[in-house]
Amino acid sequence: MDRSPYAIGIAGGTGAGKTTVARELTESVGEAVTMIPLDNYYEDLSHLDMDERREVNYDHPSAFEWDLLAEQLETLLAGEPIEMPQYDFERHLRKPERVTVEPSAVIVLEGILVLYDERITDQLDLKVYVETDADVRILRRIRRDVVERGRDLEGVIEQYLSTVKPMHEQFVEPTKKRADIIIPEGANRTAVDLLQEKVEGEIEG
Ligand SMILES: Nc1ncnc2c1ncn2[C@@H]1O[C@H](COP(=O)(O)OP(=O)(O)O)[C@@H](O)[C@H]1O
Ligand SMILES: Nc1ccn([C@@H]2O[C@H](COP(=O)(O)O)[C@@H](O)[C@H]2O)c(=O)n1
Repeated sequence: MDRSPYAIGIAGGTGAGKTTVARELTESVGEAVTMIPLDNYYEDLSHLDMDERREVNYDHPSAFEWDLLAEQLETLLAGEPIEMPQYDFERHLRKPERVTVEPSAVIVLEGILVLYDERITDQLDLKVYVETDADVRILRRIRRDVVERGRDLEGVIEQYLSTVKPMHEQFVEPTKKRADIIIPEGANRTAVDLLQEKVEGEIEG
């Protein structure tokens, strides 16, 4: 690789549409873009049993292994491959296997607190915050968590009120001021088109 990859961070509340924006970007530009979900860097909690893991606050910054993420992002930006951890939402567990991620022209890091830690933000070339109203986000989250993450309605509501909402207000939303671009309502066609143009420009050099 001739030059360092271009690193984009996409932050925002749960259900805001971060993954959707990141996926639309990566699908349009193909193999030149690598997606890194922050969720894969949840701390390894295999020493806790399932009941204990259910009680963890997954929206507090301390839930993530920032050292590993900062180190692996630096490695990718230096043009070296990484062994990225994988996450199992149904069991609240880091999976035993890792996947090899090769460096590419553009790296997209996506997750609720991607603009929280300076060791990460210092490495990002473009910082994006996806802003979507809380009522829309919780409705999207209920559907997604029940269909894709093995949760029930009562559990999603309880978790939202006890940790997700207060942590969003305390830690996630304040990171918006660090963003270069704020995208309203997630997969906003015009905003995604503009991001695609930017990414294609970076790939072509
Ligand atoms: N602009 C949108 N309009 C309608 N539904 C959307 C939009 N963006 C995302 N969704 C849906 O909302 C849910 C959560 O989106 P996702 O991108 O996973 O959010 P996040 O990664 O921010 O938690 C998904 O089921 C997705 O299909
Ligand atoms: N075991 C876990 C780990 C995380 N969560 C929730 O995931 C949300 C972040 O993912 P998004 O795709 O929604 O950005 C976060 O709000 C955590 O509450 C979980 O429920 N269980």
